[in-house]
Amino acid sequence: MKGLIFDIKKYSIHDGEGIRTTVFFKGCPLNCLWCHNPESQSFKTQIIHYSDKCINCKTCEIVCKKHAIKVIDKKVYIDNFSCDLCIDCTKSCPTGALSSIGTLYSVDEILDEILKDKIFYTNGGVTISGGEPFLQINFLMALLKKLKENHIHIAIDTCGYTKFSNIKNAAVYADQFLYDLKIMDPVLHIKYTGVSNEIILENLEKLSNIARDKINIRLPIIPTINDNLDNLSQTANFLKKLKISKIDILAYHNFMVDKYKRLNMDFKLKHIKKPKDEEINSIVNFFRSQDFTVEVGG
Ligand SMILES: C[S@@+](CC[C@H](N)C(=O)[O-])C[C@H]1O[C@@H](n2cnc3c(N)ncnc32)[C@H](O)[C@@H]1O
Ligand code: SF4
Ligand code: SF4
Ligand code: SF4
Repeated sequence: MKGLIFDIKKYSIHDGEGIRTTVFFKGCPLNCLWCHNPESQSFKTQIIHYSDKCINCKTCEIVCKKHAIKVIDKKVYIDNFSCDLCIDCTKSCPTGALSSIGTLYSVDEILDEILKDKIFYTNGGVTISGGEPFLQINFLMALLKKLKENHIHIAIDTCGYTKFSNIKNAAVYADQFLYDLKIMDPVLHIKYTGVSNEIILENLEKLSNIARDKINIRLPIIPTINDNLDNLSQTANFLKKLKISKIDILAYHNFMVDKYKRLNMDFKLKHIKKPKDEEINSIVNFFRSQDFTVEVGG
């Protein structure tokens, strides 16, 4: 069994407690308009092009057996219908302007990578993120078991959109869930993420009944979309009802805009600016004043 992974990031300090290795699973059932990992959304290998590295040599065109790639003025056009993702073009590119995203790994291959850094895991561990880890449930479960056998602290970074039985099974091994709440209104949730939040909220309630202490809620703050008092109050009330107290506030950033261009994906939130520090502070105070334990980042 193999899993489709798009990155393994070492020495991360933003994906849970301590120093961590984060394994990014490819594929996601949501497509949040602000997603900073657009390369994670498709459950397929993808070709990315860095035009600043392209020398217009057209080697990629020559090696492509399917005649699926064209280069015009250092811009690459791929006919997705003809392309079979053989990645010959990326291997032949002399400058690294073309590269592929998404590699198949066995559990043992990932474990080997992770164990190289075990010495750093005294306060940290491994975070499984993505994309959505629960989309590759069999691979996820096999990896969790191996990590536990090796006494590694495990965090799962999830949007919660999966069958509850998957979350319940993972909770046997996971030490921490970094569980996102994006928007409380179901209609707006569909508008901005592509799916309803009904299952996400139901799953959080069920998880709180079996593993409340393992839950850290993550609230990405996206100006004009979910930073209004109505959404924040609904979030606070829901969490109080479930007796969940730990919240990480993630301020929206747009470092990923160029990635959308390179992947030929449309970025629809160009008009949105990152929130000011004062706004984030007032959101932190809003939750702290209601006895939540709040961190920024996390
Ligand atoms: C890329 S997601 C992967 C895990 C899972 N799919 C989820 O959404 O929780 C990891 C975290 O990044 C956050 N995130 C995504 N795009 C962001 C952005 N533009 N600015 C700040 N945080 C962002 C998400 O809210 C989530 O907490
Ligand atoms: S991945 Fe293969 S088929 Fe697709 S454009 Fe590159 S060489 Fe051609
Ligand atoms: S092989 Fe690489 S450098 Fe040459 S045209 Fe294709 S993308 Fe550009
Ligand atoms: S759920 Fe996570 S990975 Fe999926 S699109 Fe949203 S932010 Fe990106």
